[in-house]
Amino acid sequence: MSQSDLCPSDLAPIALSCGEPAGVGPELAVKAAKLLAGAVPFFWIGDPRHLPSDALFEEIASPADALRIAPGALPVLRHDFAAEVRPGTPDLDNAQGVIDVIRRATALVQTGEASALCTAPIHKKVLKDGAGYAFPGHTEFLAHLGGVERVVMMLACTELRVVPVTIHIALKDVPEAFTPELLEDTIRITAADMERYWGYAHPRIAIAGLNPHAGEGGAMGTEEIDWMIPLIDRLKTQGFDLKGPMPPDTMFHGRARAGYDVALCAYHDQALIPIKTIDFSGGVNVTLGLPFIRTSPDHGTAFDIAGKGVADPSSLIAALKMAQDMAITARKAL
Ligand SMILES: NC(=O)C1=CN([C@@H]2O[C@H](COP(=O)(O)OP(=O)(O)OC[C@H]3O[C@@H](n4cnc5c(N)ncnc54)[C@H](O)[C@@H]3O)[C@@H](O)[C@H]2O)C=CC1
Ligand SMILES: NCC(=O)COP(=O)(O)O
Repeated sequence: MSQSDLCPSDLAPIALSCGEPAGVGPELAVKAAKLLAGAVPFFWIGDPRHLPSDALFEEIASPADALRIAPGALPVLRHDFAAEVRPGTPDLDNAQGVIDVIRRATALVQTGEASALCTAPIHKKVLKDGAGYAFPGHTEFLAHLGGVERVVMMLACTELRVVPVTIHIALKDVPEAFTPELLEDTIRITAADMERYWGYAHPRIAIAGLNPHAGEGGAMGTEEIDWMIPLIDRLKTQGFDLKGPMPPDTMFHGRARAGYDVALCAYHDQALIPIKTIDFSGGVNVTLGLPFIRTSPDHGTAFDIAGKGVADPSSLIAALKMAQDMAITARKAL
C-alpha cells in the first residue's frame, strides 16, 4: 500500500475524552457515533453511567477494538468516576475523574494506540474548585503532558482560521503578555503546523493590531509602531508570508478573509468572536505545536441544555473529522 492510499481504517482510532460529564459531552459522543457510523473510528473514555439511558454503546478492552465496534455503536473504554451525574448540575466529586481521563487519553495517543486526541468540553472552574486544576484549559495542560513549553490555540471552520496569541487571561493583562517573543513563536509554530497538517508550504498569515485601527499611526496606541511592524518586517525577510498589523475590525469580512489562510489575533475575543459568529456549529479548536494531534469542538459544556437531547453534534463531528484528516496528512508526509 502506498501512503497516498491511506484510509481511516489504516489509522488507530481517535481517543475522545468525556469532558465534564454534567455537560453535553456524553450525549454528543453518542450522537456523533451514530451519525458517523464508523466513518471516523473513535472511542469514548468515560464512565458508562454518565451516558444517556438509551445510548447505544459497547465497552471495549483496548482501543484497537473500536475499529470493529464503531460502525454499530459507541465504543467505550471504561473509566470509573466517583459519582453519578445529573445533567446540567456538575458534581465537584467528579472533577478529578475528568482530569484523569484527559491524562489517560493523552497517554494512549503518545503510545500510538490512538491516532489523535479529541476532547469534549471541560468546565474550568469546576475542575479548579473540585480538584485544584492548575491550568486555564486543556491547551496548557496538554502542553505540560506533551513536554513542550509553547503551544498555539487555533480555531478553524471552512471559512476562517484564527489564532488568539494570548489565550485565557484577563483583558487588563493582555498588553503585558502580548510580547514580540510570544508573537514570533506563535508565527513559527502556526506556519510549521499549517504545512505539517494542511499542506501549506507558505501559509498567508494575517496579524491583527492590538489597538483600534491598528494604532492609527500611533494615535491610538504604539505597540504596532514600537515592535509589531519591525518584527513582521524581520520575519518577512526570513520567508514568512505576513500581512499586518491589520485593523482588527475590518479584517474578517468576506473579501478580507480571502487574502489570508490564518489570522493571528492579540487576544481571545478578537479571534473567537468572528469565528463563533461565522460558524458556531462547525468550528473546531485545534492545538498546534504539540507532539501529537488534538482537536475539540469550539463550544463549551452548555449546562443550560445538557440532558435535554437538543445539543448539536456538528462541531464535535467536525473536530473528529479534522483530527482524522490531520493524522492522514501527517502520515503521508512521513
Ligand atoms: N474545549 C473546551 O473545553 C471548552 C470549554 N468551555 C467551557 O465551557 C463552559 C461554559 O461556557 P459558555 O461560555 O457558557 O459556552 P457554551 O459553549 O457552553 O454555551 C454557550 C451557548 O451555546 C449553546 N451551545 C453550546 N454548545 C452547543 C451545542 N453543541 N448545541 C447547541 N447549543 C450549544 C449553549 O446552550 C449556550 O446557550 C465554561 O467553563 C468554558 O470555559 C468553553 C469553550 C470550549
Ligand atoms: N475559548 C476556548 C476554550 O475555552 C477552549 O480551551 P481549551 O480547553 O481548548 O484550552
